[in-house]
Order: sequence, then C-alpha cells, then structure tokens
Amino acid sequence: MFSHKRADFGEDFLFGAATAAYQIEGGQTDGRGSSIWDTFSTTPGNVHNSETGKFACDHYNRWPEDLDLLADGGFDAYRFSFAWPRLIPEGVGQVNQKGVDFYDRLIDGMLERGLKPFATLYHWDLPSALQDKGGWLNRDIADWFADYAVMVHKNFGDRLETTATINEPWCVAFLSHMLGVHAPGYRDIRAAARASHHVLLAHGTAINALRAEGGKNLGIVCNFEVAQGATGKPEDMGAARLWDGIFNRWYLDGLFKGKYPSDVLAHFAPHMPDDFADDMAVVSTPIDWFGVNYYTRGLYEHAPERGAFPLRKVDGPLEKTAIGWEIFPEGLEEILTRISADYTDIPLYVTENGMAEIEGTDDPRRIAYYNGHLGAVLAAQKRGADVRGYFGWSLLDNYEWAEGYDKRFGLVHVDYKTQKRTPKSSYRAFQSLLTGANRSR
Ligand SMILES: N#[N+]C[C@@H]1[C@@H](O)[C@H](O)[C@@H](O)[C@@H]2O[C@H]12
Repeated sequence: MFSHKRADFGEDFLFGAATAAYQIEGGQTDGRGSSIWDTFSTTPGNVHNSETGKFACDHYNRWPEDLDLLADGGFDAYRFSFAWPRLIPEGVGQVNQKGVDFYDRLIDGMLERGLKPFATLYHWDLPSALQDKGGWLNRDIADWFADYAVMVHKNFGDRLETTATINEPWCVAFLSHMLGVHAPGYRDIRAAARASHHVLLAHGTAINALRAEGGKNLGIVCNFEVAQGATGKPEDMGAARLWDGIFNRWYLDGLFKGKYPSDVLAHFAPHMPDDFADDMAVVSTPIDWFGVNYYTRGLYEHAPERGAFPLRKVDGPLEKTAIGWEIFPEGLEEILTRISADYTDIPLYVTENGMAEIEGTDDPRRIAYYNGHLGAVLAAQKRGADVRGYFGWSLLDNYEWAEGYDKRFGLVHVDYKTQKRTPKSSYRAFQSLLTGANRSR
C-alpha cells in the first residue's frame, strides 16, 4: 500500500482518475462522426498490430460500471474528455443529440455518485471533416474550436467542476505534425510550427468565448518532461535545453508570458504563420487553473545529423516502465515547483501520472510508482506549489494510441475479449488511501 495518508495532502485536496474518450468509449455509432484517429489507426503501419479504438473498453455502454469503480475506489473526481465528433459530427454546425444525451447521462451519473466532473474538451480526436479543411494547420480552427467549446458549455457547463480546453498541446502539435507518431501523422517542420501556434491560439480563443458565456474554472492541461544532458558536455546540455524549450517552455512561455522561447523560435520562425506575434495576447489569456501531466525524464545528446532539431534522446540507467520510460518521481517535484516559482500562482492539478505494465492484476511496481510520485506532490507542496489535486492515469487499461492495447496504464484491468473489469492491487492501494478499506461493490 502507500506510505502516505490522505490528510497529508490537505483537507480539500482532490484525488481522481483520468481517461479520454477515444481511448475507452468505442461506441462508433448513434451519429458519432469520423475522427482523425479512426483514419490514422486504420492506416497500416501507424499503430501496433493496426489496433483501433473502434470498441476500446466499450465505455459508451459500460459507463455506469466504470463510474461505480471510481466511487468504490473513494475517488473524489473523474477526469474525462468529450469526443468532439460525437457531439458535432462534422466538427462545425449540426449537433448530434444522441451525443449530447450520452454525456448528459454520464455527467449526471458522476454527480449522483459524488464524483466531480473534470472535463477536457479536446483529447486528440479531431473530427475528420475538419482535418479535410487543414485541421491544426488552418487558423480557422481557433474559431471552430471556440464554437465547439461554447456548445459544450451551453449543454453541460452548469454541471462541470472544471473545464480544460486542450489535453497536451505538445502532442497535438509536435508529436503529431513533426514526429508523425500520432494523428494526423505529419513529419514536417512547417506543419509543426503552425500547429504549435494554432493549438494555443485555439485554446485562448476558446477561453475568451467561454468567459463571454460565463464560463468558470477554465484551464488547460500540458505534459512535461524533465530534460537532462546525457553527459555534462556543453553540447549535450545544450541539446537538453533545446528539448526543454520544445517540450516545456514553448507552452509555459506562450501561455503565461505571452511570448515563445527564442531558442525554439529560431528553428520555427521561417515556418510560423504571418503575424503570429499579434496573437500572443489571446494565447496568454488568463486561466483559472493549470493541469500538469507528468510521466518521466529524458536524457539528450547533441546530434548534428538530425537536421532541424540537432538532438537525440538516449537510453537512461533508471528502472523503466513497460513503455520504456524511466521512473523518475523527483521530476514531478521539479516540474511543479518550477511552474509555481517561475510561471504562475494559480492552482495546479496533476492531471495525469501513471505507468504502463504489460499484463496482470497484481502490480506492485505501479503501487511503488504512484507512492513515489505522490511523495513528489507532497514535496512540491512543502516548497510552495499550490497543488490542489492528483489524477492517476488511468482508471482503466485502454487504447494507448500508437502502442495499441498492449501497454496497460489502468488501475483496473480490462479483458478486451469479455470487457470484464478487474481492480488491480494499485486500485486497492488508492481505495485504502482514500477510504481506509479494501472493498468493492
Ligand atoms: N503514453 N501515454 C499515457 C498517456 C496517454 O494515454 C494519454 O492519452 C495522454 O494524455 C498522455 O500521454 C499520456
């Protein structure tokens, strides 16, 4: 079990678990439109075993059972995402009432079980119809996204505890347009530069639109990695600094300082949208809270042959998870205290943290992972970071994007053949921390 007590985190501290629509819902029916992940995953070579989210965890039908698992575990909150194509199948225009009905039932189900709804508007499943118009490369996406955000607010806003605009803008932009690992699978610096700006412009435009509708408790969720030099050589330390700029400071500086870091802009500048600097006031529109996703650190070395960004990640010596990420809880303390000291004093939530294993329901390594990172939260709080909550990734084993279903992040095991849910020992550890008991309904 964990070596912490719930009271250590503060009386109002929230514990939750997180998921995302495409990774768990399935339910490609009832008027849901196509998303870029439907097309990307069915394109050979993009996803392990060409696995798709067509059925996933069948959460579209099994959501009551999943909400019961959250309630039984003693969790206070549930971080979930709306599927844009389920609500507005073409991305703009006609609303799908069956999609509205689904999320009405889901959110009411959370409230009936005493679970605070922490919503994410966009967790990567862009409507294909918008991709057909250029997707994140088209500046108009800022208005498309803001209109979608207002639609969600008008239908559900009165019941949401918090609303995040975008989940992990680095993944939406750089991972998906520079590295090609995620949908839509571009490998193009011009596409990456434009998406890296438009994703933050869309965030700020939506925040302003939501404020105009009386929206409250608005934020964004960014992912962070502690970037360290593979050696102490200046060129390797420089490579780590550049990656810190690409992964961390592009978003922190853009969102909280209203300017992009010059070291990254030096590479992106020739490809940025015209007059992007005029957008920075919108990009840095004030928000109410900030979500921090953290998993690991990275070691980087100088790699002059690598073109636009002359760096390479190297294998580190620390114990690794099944997805190959080093286990480095100190990094979470570092990130939280850095954001709090250098960028903002608004409340922070750890909106994702967790680890992948391959299989099984007895997961002592995951218990140790969570215990270490919960300790990092406590350490960051002691150093002045206003951390208000922590969400384990993920409630369920689920569709791990380009990794398919093998990499299991769940507190609850899912047998994808039968859709049977089985709480893991890590779920029991949270249940014990949060309720003092090990039980299930
Ligand atoms: N990989 N990995 C696990 C996890 C992914 O499943 C989430 O959808 C993302 O928000 C974030 O990348 C983290």
